Amino acid sequence: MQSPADPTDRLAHALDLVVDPASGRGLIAAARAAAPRMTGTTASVILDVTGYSDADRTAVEDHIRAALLAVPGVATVRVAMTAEKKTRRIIAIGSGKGGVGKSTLSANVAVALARRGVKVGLVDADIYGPSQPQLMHAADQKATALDKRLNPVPTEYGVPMLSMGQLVEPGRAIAWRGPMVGGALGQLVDADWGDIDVLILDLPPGTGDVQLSMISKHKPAGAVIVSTPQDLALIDATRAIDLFRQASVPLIGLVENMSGYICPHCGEQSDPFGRGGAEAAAAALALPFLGRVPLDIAIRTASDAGTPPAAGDGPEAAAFLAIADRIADWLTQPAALTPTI
Ligand SMILES: Nc1ncnc2c1ncn2[C@@H]1O[C@H](COP(=O)(O)OP(=O)(O)OP(=O)(O)O)[C@@H](O)[C@H]1O
Repeated sequence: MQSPADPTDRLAHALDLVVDPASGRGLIAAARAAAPRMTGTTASVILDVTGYSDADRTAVEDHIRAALLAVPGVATVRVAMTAEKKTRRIIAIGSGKGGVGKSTLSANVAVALARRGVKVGLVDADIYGPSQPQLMHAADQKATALDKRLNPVPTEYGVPMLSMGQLVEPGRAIAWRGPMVGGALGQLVDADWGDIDVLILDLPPGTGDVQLSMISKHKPAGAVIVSTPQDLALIDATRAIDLFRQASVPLIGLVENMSGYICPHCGEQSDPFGRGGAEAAAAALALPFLGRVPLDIAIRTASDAGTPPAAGDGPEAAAFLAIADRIADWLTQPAALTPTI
């Protein structure tokens, strides 16, 4: 095709030969490039980089420079970038104590939200005992960085993730002090998450200073508390609820994990940790009850194998999918619309 005579049209023509990685169309056709202008021998253009990853942004800018420098009469190129502020929301998943299934719930809620079409990422903030790489079958993948910004690791479940487990050698003890932990978490949260809308943050267990400073600094849009049904665990869960209330983080609700044991041999249900305790506690604390997950050996074995039950169609998936539905509904409510990162 012949190049247009008008210098502005020539620039537009050259820009439309550069492909927008988001839509696969030319930059002008995709409405990414606007106001191409020639001032003397300088070509300038405004580029909308909303939703681009850092790598895409750099690549497109390089292509624009090359394309415009090839236009006769152009000696220098100026690219002004604009982007809509991304309203990415963090949902923190916490528990008053360890071992109640917080990491299992975080992984499965993230996978279930992705199945619903939510653009979701997962951050393993359990700096001292990261388990998400194993749960998400990404233990052998290391995180990379571009310009000192981390790139999330893709997973086969459509949920990009970052965990300290992907930054340090497996099995190496992480003996960090508080400020270093805060810095590390900041790098995970402020990574190049591209067009991700929701970040699920798997918090470390407990309600100490580390958790409080994480929550204050990263301002989750909402929090989910996990507890097992017995009284002692519920007392700890109440502490976690207080922690979020102190930090003015809206509580999405309470999940009861390990409620009702289904015997793999006879199918009979029993309640080793009791049942219904978390639902009653949620009612007493005026919190929504988001659902219960049974104590099921299939959940443990699938989790250990790096195949989150929520990714499958077995009966174990149903509980997680139902809880994710409640969280997705919450995300559409006005209380969920602030704050953002
Ligand atoms: N509903 C369940 N049924 C069977 N096993 C479960 C269930 N939930 C969690 N588990 C198992 O319990 C163990 C602890 O779960 P998980 O690591 O998710 O807890 P956590 O609260 O994140 O613990 P930590 O304090 O170590 O971070 C894991 O082996 C997990 O597979």
